[in-house]
Amino acid sequence: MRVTMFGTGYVGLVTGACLAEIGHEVICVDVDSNRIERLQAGEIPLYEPGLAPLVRGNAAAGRLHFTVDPVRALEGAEIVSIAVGTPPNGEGGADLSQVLAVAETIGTHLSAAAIVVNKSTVPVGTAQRVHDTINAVLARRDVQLDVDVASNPEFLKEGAAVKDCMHPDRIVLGASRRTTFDRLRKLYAPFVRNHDRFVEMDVRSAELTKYAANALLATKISFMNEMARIAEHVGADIEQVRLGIGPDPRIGWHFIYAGAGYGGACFPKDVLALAHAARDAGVPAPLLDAVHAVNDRQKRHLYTLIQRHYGGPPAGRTFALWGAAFKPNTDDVRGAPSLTLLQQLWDAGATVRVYDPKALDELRRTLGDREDLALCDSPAAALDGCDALVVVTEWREFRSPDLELMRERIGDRVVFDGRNIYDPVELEEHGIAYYGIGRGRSLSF
Ligand SMILES: NC(=O)C1=CN([C@@H]2O[C@H](COP(=O)(O)OP(=O)(O)OC[C@H]3O[C@@H](n4cnc5c(N)ncnc54)[C@H](O)[C@@H]3O)[C@@H](O)[C@H]2O)C=CC1
Ligand SMILES: O=C(O)[C@H]1O[C@H](OP(=O)(O)OP(=O)(O)OC[C@H]2O[C@@H](n3ccc(=O)[nH]c3=O)[C@H](O)[C@@H]2O)[C@H](O)[C@@H](O)[C@@H]1O
Repeated sequence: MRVTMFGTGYVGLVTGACLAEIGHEVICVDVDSNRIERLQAGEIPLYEPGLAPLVRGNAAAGRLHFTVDPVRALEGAEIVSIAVGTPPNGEGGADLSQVLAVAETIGTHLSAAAIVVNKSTVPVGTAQRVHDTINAVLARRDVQLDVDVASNPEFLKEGAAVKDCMHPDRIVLGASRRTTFDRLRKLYAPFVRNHDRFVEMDVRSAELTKYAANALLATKISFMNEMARIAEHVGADIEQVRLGIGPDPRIGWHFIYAGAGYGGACFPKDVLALAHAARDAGVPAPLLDAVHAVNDRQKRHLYTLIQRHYGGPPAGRTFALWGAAFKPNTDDVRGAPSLTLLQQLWDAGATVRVYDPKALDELRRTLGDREDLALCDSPAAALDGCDALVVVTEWREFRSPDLELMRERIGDRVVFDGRNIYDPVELEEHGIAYYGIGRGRSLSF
């Protein structure tokens, strides 16, 4: 099929490349001309495992194209996908300006019937607004085209986006016409050859499904972070609690890791947007508000532990930070707990030396060059001249550290483990003080 993909971010670029890989002809369009030029030159503007060979291979095979020209992008389009940003609008709601701008563009340049599929995370009713916008522009052009607008929320995770797209655990389709369901099933069929993973529903339910999924996952994390707080204060270890509850299939092993708080471009904004939409509809959402508030506090918790250890603000000290990305296997620092901690350390008058395998460029782009920030090219280099180590992201390469080296290099011999990847006893046996999240057994409060 001939697919037009609006947006070449994590969702648009990955989905576009995966659709090309299964044989569709895909043209990706973005308003960011620099990004498109880089893609045309075979440069991948974001880090995602497996993405670079997929993009380059399909571009070379002539199935994947990039353009800033919407006229070219929409020529002959059978499926038009929308995968542009829906950032917070300042009041907690979703800013739909990018989505509605795409709808205007589609209405302006579409020349034949097509199915428009929204993949961006949007409040209930947005597909209808997209439809209304396209129809209004078509009417202004005095053109009549059969355009159906469907919802197809995306559930991929950064760091595993290609795998998630190629092997989805479900594909949610929200539409009102049988023909639209059938076309979309055909589009995605090669991803789900062995199992029928399609879930068909009405458009509004599909839109809400996306928020429900993210909000439930965020709720699990905030719940565990709250348990971790309790564990810290009653002398229990959240890691042992996790092992004790995970085997119950009603609870499950996923998303029960306490840590430095959830970050990223999605959970924080989506929990807020859903709560905002609920309030707009006259429905109080105290649980969602609490999930957000717990996370907000959790992002500041590492600093609380640091202050507790030093008996006050750590002015004049130097911290090594291992990890800046909001999670491993991505270069994305949007909403990352590392950003909150960096600001707190700087406000206290501390200096920071950061190492991250993939996210240093994004960190520099986000924060600019500063005297109190050193970007280091290895975990050991970050430890040079530091007083304490803080682990913020659980990259694999941090998991088996040389404890002797740690003891020698970390001036105050203290580690703050924001992802609970170390064994407190082992560190303490090496003469290193250990603070984790919810690890009350290794702390006395
Ligand atoms: N990042 C993720 O892992 C996931 C994101 N989502 C949702 O998907 C949507 C997109 O997210 P990301 O890919 O992370 O966004 P992103 O911010 O990485 O990329 C969005 C892209 O859209 C482009 N764009 C903006 N306006 C445009 C226009 N009028 N025409 C063409 N391109 C335009 C931007 O220049 C940018 O390159 C959001 O609603 C997000 O909540 C859903 C599932 C996973
Ligand atoms: O809508 C989206 O954008 C996506 O949001 C999340 O994906 P993502 O944000 O890429 O990453 P996650 O693996 O969900 O992690 C989010 C945050 O939660 C934190 N987390 C995750 C799991 C856990 O047990 N504990 C925990 O603190 C991670 O460190 C990270 O900061 C969802 O997992 C995807 O299904 C969804 O499509």
